[in-house]
Amino acid sequence: MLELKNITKRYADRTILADVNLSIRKGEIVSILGPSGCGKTTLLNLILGLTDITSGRLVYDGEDLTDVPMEKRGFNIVFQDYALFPNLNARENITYGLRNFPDRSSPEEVDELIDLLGLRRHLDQSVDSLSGGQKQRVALARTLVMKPRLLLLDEPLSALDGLIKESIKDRIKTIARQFELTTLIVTHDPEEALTLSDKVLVINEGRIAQFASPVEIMANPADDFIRRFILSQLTIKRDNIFRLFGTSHRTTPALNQAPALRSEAM
Ligand SMILES: Nc1ncnc2c1ncn2[C@@H]1O[C@H](COP(=O)(O)OP(=O)(O)OP(=O)(O)O)[C@@H](O)[C@H]1O
Repeated sequence: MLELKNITKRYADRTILADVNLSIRKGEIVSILGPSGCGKTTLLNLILGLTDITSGRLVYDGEDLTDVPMEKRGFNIVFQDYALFPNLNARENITYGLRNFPDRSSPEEVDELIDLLGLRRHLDQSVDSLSGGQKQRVALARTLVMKPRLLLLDEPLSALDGLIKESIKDRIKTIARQFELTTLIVTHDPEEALTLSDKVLVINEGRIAQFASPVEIMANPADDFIRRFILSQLTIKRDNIFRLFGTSHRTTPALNQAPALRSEAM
């Protein structure tokens, strides 16, 4: 369980995140969603240990990590731009971290990940010659061979489109389930957040606007901001999201309000 307790982040006299309280269970996929500048990346960086917390505590499985340096937290991040080593091929990129920690994953486990992410055909290719989706999968594999206890993804799908996006989404879900890996994903795309995650954390101006399951958010949006920011932006049919989670809109009456909200926001 990852717990954020009264976390506040300030830069000079500007409050970026205010009194954030949150508990995330092991194996949960959580999307962090919100408009540009609301504090999503800052939150990810605080958890990772890249940025200091101004006040509050960060606790993982009962252990206080607030002052524990990044490399000792056992968390790992895949950045938006993949940050692969251009002079190494796909295989070398994937196994790079194992040079210093060879016991972290066995050759069989590395093989399993390569197959899970569909990378076997591309192992000897230079990363420059890979497509965006393939690079993203290499970046994921490189992170996962190190067996992080928490996986952080910053806009992992933003550079991808259509089928490739769907395929990476499926793989992220499969991996999170198979390895019971707690996964936090920053996105500004409501559709992505609602279809990918167990829970969605919506941030507005540095505060939690709502933290709930996709179905709950769609059925009972916490406030007008959620209605305008999320529901009005959705391009997919709401029924598809309910079907995805095996819920009927008949049990979620607030949905009937959504068409009006959509036209209101236009
Ligand atoms: N090192 C810093 N010093 C001062 N202000 C910062 C610093 N890093 C971020 N900020 C400010 O904190 C706010 C939140 O930034 P953050 O990058 O977390 O937003 P975001 O929600 O991830 O935005 P986006 O979706 O555009 O990436 C912004 O107003 C930003 O200018």
